[in-house]
Amino acid sequence: MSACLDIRDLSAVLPNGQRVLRSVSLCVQPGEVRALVGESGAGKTMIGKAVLGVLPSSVRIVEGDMMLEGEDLGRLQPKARRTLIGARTALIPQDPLTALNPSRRIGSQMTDRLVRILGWSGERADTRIRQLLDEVQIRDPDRVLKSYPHELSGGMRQRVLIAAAFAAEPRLIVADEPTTALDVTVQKQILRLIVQLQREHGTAILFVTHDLGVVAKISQKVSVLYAGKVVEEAETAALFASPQHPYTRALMAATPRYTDPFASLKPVDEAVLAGLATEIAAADQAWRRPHG
Ligand SMILES: Nc1ncnc2c1ncn2[C@@H]1O[C@H](COP(=O)(O)OP(=O)(O)OP(=O)(O)O)[C@@H](O)[C@H]1O
Repeated sequence: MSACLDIRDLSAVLPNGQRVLRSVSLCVQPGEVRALVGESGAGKTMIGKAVLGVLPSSVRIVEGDMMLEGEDLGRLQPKARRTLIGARTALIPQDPLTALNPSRRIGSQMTDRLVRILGWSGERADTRIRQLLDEVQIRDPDRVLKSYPHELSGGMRQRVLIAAAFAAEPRLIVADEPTTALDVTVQKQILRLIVQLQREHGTAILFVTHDLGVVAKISQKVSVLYAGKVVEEAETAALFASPQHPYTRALMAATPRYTDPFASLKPVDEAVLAGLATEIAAADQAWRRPHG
C-alpha cells in the first residue's frame, strides 16, 4: 500500500537563494498522525503549504518529490494537481476567524467546497454538512448554518472548520496549529474532537504545532524541525523516552513540564543552537555546490 504522503528531499528557496526548506523528507501512512514540531520560523507551516499547493509566490521548490497516495504531485499539470489535492486533502487552519469569509453565512461556506470542488449537488452537500456538524457536537445546526462567523464563539468556529475539513472524506488533513488561537479551556475539547474524528474516519493528519504536550497527546510519529530542516524523526513514544538529537533534548528542556499548558517556556540552550547553525551552514554549503 502506498504511503498517504511521501515527501523526499524537498528544498525550497526564497528569491535571494536562502533555503526555507532544507532537504525535508517525511512519510505519513494512511490513518496516521504525524506531528511537525519546532519553534517559530522552523518551516512547519511551509511544509503544510507545499503539500496543499499554496506556497507563497516568493517561495520556489527547487528539489524533491511529493507523492500523495502514490501520485507524484510534481509530475501533474497544475489543474490536475489542484483537482487531486482538492479531492484528497483538507486544511484545519490556525485561526478560524480569518479562515472564514466574514460576510457569508456559515452554511454556504461549508457547502461551497463540496459543491464547487467536488461537484456534489447542493442537497447532498447540505445533508453531509449536517451529519458532520452532529459529529462535532453542534446541537443546533440550523442556527449555526444561518450564522455569520462573528456570531459564533472561537471554539464553535473551529468546530465548523473541523466539520468542513472532514466532510469530503479527505485522505490527509493538514492541521496547522488548530488550537493555538483558542482559549486554553477550549483547546483541550478541540484537540479531543480532532483525535476522535481522525480515528473514526481513519484520516491521516499532518499536525503542525510548537507544543510538545500536543505532540505527545495526538501523534504516532513526529518530525522535529529547525530552520527548515528535519533534525530528528521518530515514533512519538520513542522520541519522548529517548530523544537523540541535542536540539530535541534542548527543546524538551526548554519546556520543562511539556504536558502542562501553563508551564513557562525557557529559551532553547544557546550552545545547542550554535551547534545547529554550524551543522546547517555546512549542509547548505554542500547543497549549494551541485546546485550552483
Ligand atoms: N510569505 C513568505 N515569504 C517569504 N518567506 C516566508 C513567508 N512566510 C514564511 N516565510 C519564512 O519561511 C520560514 C518558515 O516559516 P513558517 O511559517 O513555515 O514557520 P513555522 O515553523 O510555521 O513558524 P510559526 O510557528 O511561527 O508559524 C521562516 O523563515 C519565515 O520567515
